[in-house]
Amino acid sequence: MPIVKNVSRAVSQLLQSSGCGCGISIVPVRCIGVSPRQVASDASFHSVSFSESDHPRVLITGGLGQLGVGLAKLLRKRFGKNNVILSDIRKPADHVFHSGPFIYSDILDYKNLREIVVNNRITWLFHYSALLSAVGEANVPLARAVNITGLHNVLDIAAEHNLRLFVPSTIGAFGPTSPRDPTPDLCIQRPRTIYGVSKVHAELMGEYYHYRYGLDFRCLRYPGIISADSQPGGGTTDYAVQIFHDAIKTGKFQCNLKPDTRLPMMYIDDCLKATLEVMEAPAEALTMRTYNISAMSFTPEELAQEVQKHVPELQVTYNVDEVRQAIADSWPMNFDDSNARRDWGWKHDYDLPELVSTMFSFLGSDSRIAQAN
Ligand SMILES: NC(=O)C1=CN([C@@H]2O[C@H](COP(=O)(O)OP(=O)(O)OC[C@H]3O[C@@H](n4cnc5c(N)ncnc54)[C@H](O)[C@@H]3O)[C@@H](O)[C@H]2O)C=CC1
Ligand SMILES: CC(=O)[C@H](N)C(=O)O
Repeated sequence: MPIVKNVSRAVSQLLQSSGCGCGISIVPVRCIGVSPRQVASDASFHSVSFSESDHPRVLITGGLGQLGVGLAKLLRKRFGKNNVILSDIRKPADHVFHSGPFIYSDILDYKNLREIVVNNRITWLFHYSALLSAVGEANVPLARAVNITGLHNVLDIAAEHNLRLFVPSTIGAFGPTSPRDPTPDLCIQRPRTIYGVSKVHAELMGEYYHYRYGLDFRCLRYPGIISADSQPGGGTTDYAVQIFHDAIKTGKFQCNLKPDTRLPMMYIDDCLKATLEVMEAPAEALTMRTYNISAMSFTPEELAQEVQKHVPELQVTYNVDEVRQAIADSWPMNFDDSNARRDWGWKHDYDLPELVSTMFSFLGSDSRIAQAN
């Protein structure tokens, strides 16, 4: 990145010579209640960095959604229970509350978020808070606030306190003018949802903070994630989780996407494994800061056929939700993740048959059949 480095150096020299009162640091620091601005910062104020401690001290925002509890479990196994703090604005279930540190944190409350980072000497932040694609379209002002203003808060705090920051992006960061089969890392991104727009913004802002302020920003574009023990939060790919629950409970599933709608999908264990791997990858291995990751792609019809191998009596009908269908029709069908595979050795473990059998072994496919007999 010689051009970018030269630009950063030039901006740095300009700030130093302009007498603008910015001091020598170009780390963005906010005064509470005042607009973001450039002020001097003293590196000795920063939290202990990862290299100075045995383990990172981790904060997960929006941690009570589909992915956060599983991520906390994985990270606690690796870094110790008390080094990983889950946070959200919702009340945690008893088993989550008792499984490790939990704290209330609204990412729109900048001061509170900053206090949490400082008081707990956080070094790694996983920013999971978001409104997903379908719920985002139902409440655009809230999605804009949480997904964009919330990200700004997180970026400033991460840059100020020298954090390693992970922000997930999504297949939803692409749109109808992107190549869809396959979709490479670098191509046209003109999504048509507030969710997608906010995620492209997150990718660009994170990369900008990386080149401009040296923020250690890392980002993966997740496919639709499928999990057994956590519910999806209102996305377009949610059908691929619901089908398992309905197959077991009622033997009937009504799909809200057309049978031939092909989307990239991934089992949660692969998603969380990739997240930890990219965070642990040496900086010099990362030729980019935002990577596609991929495992499989399927249509509702193909998923239903695989599910019927376990629950042969499953009946599937289609009642298309126009909003979700329009979103799905603008998203990638297949994801090209060759850069992730080359740079930091990404490799998925679950294809469709393993995904389906693993879901049923978690959910207990025999229970419905046993009840019926
Ligand atoms: N689950 C999936 O299929 C995919 C998820 N992702 C991304 O991964 C991340 C996590 O996804 P999920 O767990 O599925 O999302 P989710 O919708 O299940 O959970 C999001 C969480 O954010 C919290 N939240 C909302 N407003 C908040 C606020 N003001 N302050 C703090 N927390 C707030 C919610 O209470 C919720 O627990 C998101 O950024 C999402 O965009 C990306 C692609 C696919
Ligand atoms: C793929 C995603 O980002 C999410 N599951 C959604 O459908 O909105």
